[in-house]
Amino acid sequence: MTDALRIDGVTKSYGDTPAVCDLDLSMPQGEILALIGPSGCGKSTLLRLIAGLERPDSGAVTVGGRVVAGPSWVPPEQRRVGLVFQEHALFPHLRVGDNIRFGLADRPRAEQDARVREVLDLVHLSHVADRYPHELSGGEQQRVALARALAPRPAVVLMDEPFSSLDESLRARVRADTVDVLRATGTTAVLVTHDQTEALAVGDRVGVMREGVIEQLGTPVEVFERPVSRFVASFMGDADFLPASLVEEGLACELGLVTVRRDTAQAEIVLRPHEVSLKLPGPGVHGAPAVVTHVEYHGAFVLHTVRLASGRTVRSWQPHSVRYPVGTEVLVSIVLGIIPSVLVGERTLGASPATSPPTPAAAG
Ligand SMILES: Nc1ncnc2c1ncn2[C@@H]1O[C@H](COP(=O)(O)OP(=O)(O)OP(=O)(O)O)[C@@H](O)[C@H]1O
Repeated sequence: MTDALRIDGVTKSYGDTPAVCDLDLSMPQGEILALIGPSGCGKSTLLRLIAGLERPDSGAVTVGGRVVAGPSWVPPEQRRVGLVFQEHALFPHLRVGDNIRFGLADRPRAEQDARVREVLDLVHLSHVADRYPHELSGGEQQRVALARALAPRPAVVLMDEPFSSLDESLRARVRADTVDVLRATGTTAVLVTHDQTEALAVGDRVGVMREGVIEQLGTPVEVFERPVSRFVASFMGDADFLPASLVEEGLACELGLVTVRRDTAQAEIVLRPHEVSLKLPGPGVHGAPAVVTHVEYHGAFVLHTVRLASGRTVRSWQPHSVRYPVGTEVLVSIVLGIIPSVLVGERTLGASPATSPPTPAAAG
């Protein structure tokens, strides 16, 4: 089947500022891609190149099997690309129904009416067709913006921080509704977000961008659990790094043996807070000694920061019932069964499973 979207070697600079650098991407029909990266890494520029709001310096963009930029140029309104931006950008002087009808102007009136009804139904807003945008809540406006983008049956929908103007409680709900609609219609979508949880929750794949390139493109599990680099590891969630060195059995860090790999002498271990276990000292309890230095209550979980004998710190999520006061002496280990990523320099080796039993210090 033809890819819904292909980007081949696209480059775009603004004067001397490179925004997108020789980027390749292909998306099968129906995929939702979450695009995330630090401010200024080129996310919006990439969307604008796909939408036709910018011209690439080189490379090609293909939407629904048709080359729209590169060797040929197709203007934005003819690209079969739907846009949903942060500010919902509904026309304030048009009723909801007419806002949606706007992109259907070239269709017969009866077809317009039917399609407006259909997409309003899809987002469960048939009852607001005659209202003006200011008579809707933020969440409703967002759903109308989605309905408007979907109405002309685009090959790809581009969403730039579509939920960021909604407050947190509404956001999760509107996000889930939006994903339901995209899935129900088999729509291919690129969603730009600043929110790592959102990227992991929404994307079939997540693209982590940095300085105009996609540094890692993979499933949410891949980018979170097998980051390719220090940058991805620290950008996609909290991560601590502990030096590791070669011992007889493999690579060991201050918390014990982490892998039997022997292909590097010096490395760092990537540890996420849910991979770090804390126990109070007692008979049969093993681990590296540490002292609690910081405690943050997050509701369901409590984030503990502990200082190891070396002076390095690691963080650990504990269930909400566990709150060790600052100054508590604890024993720290890697949660049993966890195989942390191993960094050599800036890149990840990809740790292989330990084949020998973990040392006591590595037991959870
Ligand atoms: N119209 C423009 N003129 C000049 N430079 C621009 C223009 N638009 C973007 N840039 C620059 O291009 C780079 C990429 O910007 P872009 O807006 O694509 O990043 P972004 O990842 O979307 O950032 P943010 O998350 O802050 O929205 C940045 O260095 C930015 O300053």
